[in-house]
Amino acid sequence: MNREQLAVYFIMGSGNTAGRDPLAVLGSALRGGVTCFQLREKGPGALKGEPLADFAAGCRDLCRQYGVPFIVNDDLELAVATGADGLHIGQEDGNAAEIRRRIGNRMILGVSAHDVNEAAAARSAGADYLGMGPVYGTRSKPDARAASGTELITSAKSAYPDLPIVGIGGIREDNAAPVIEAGASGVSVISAIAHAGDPERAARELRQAVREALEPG
Ligand SMILES: C=C1C=NC(C(F)(F)F)=NC1=N
Ligand SMILES: [Mg+2]
Repeated sequence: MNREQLAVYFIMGSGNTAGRDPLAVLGSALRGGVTCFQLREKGPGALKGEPLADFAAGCRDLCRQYGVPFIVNDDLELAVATGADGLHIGQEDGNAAEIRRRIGNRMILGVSAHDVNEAAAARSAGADYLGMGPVYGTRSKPDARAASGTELITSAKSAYPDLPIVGIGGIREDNAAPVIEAGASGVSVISAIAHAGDPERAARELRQAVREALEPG
């Protein structure tokens, strides 16, 4: 995975789209230029079994049409069964080194990290990128920790400049720049795109904000 693919990392589950058809929202986000997509199916109405497998295949096919990496959150079996490009795990989703051994080097492995120690462990386990946050307050993750700002990103970036970081948590077009300025290669969002009236436009504007922050002047 090259770090440019982390620029605008859209994350969504079937329950995040304010009642709209999730595949239609994903298609709009892809048309708007998101550079990576993660299927994160969580919460009370989460799809399971065959409906989830069908939804995941639909997401995978859309991402392939746009040449965008398709990442599955948490669920290694679903990621492998769907032929996903990668898997994203949190600290509670198993041992990263063990998971890297199980998926091999052909799949992208993303790991959530909340401090430099977790960043070090993820790096030695062979993570391709770190997800760090929540940078700002978020409503998408009920059990999220307190907003940490961008300090963690700055400290992880200075400790491990070779390990790409994507910021997460309450990020929108109007507060994305500080995340990039802190050293992240990109920003990940759920609501900013999935809840937008026009997800395609929201994706396009977010991509422009990130592009300007990555190449100021
Ligand atoms: C909890 C999460 C933290 N970070 C990320 C990502 F943005 F992909 F790195 N995804 C998650 N699901
Ligand atoms: Mg998890």
